[in-house]
Amino acid sequence: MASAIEIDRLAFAWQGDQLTLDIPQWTVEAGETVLLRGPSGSGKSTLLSLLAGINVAQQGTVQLLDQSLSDLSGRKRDKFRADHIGYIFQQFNLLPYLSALDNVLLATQFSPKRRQRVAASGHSAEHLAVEYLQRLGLTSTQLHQTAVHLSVGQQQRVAAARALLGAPELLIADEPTSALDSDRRDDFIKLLLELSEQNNTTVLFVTHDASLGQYFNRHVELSDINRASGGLAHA
Ligand SMILES: Nc1ncnc2c1ncn2[C@@H]1O[C@H](COP(=O)(O)OP(=O)(O)OP(=O)(O)O)[C@@H](O)[C@H]1O
Repeated sequence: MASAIEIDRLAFAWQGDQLTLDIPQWTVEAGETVLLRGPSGSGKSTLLSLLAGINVAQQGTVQLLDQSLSDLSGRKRDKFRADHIGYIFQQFNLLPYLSALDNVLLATQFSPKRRQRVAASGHSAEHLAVEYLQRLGLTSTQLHQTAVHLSVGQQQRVAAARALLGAPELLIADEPTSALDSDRRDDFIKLLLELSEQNNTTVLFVTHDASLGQYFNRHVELSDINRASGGLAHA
């Protein structure tokens, strides 16, 4: 099977010549679940922004599912992201005045590929969105509540359901559990991994909490793959 992520001689600086990332080589195989850990400021979100094609490295290549992101125009990278990557942002990025359900359905509105995969499942997007939200613990009433009226934990579940709808090949989660207590956090991660496995989705989960490593196939320290020395001392 193709690699989900393949990084080769990547260098990235936000400004000047102070590198935030200098990664000679890194691969995530399709189907793996990987926890990527590093202290605050070490460059985790920066790396995710390169993987998602939001920013582009000054040097080297980032290949996702055999596609080199720097070969695509900005618009094509946006389309590639919508089709192939489910992204749970630190702040969830929900539209505040849409309901939980409508926020989840946005995932298919911007991606014909995701609509096709939903259609191939034999269910409607709405049916799957409701199923995911309910499995993640939202009540029927909460499905129709606007995002602005949901708790942080509920918003996180909506963001997870949105990222997974339409079975993207890769799920990227940027520290989505920092607002939760440890029991709820562990339950959430187990569910996220269960839903990802059902969809054959590769998972890259970023955190500064090493205790979550037990749930993943592989635990990677950013400092082991990144030669740039940004960030604070290890937390
Ligand atoms: N948009 C930006 N413009 C300029 N510098 C930035 C930008 N985003 C991040 N940086 C810098 O890049 C470095 C890495 O930041 P990044 O957010 O990637 O770290 P992180 O490991 O995700 O941290 P945290 O765990 O706190 O989210 C920091 O020094 C930060 O100041």
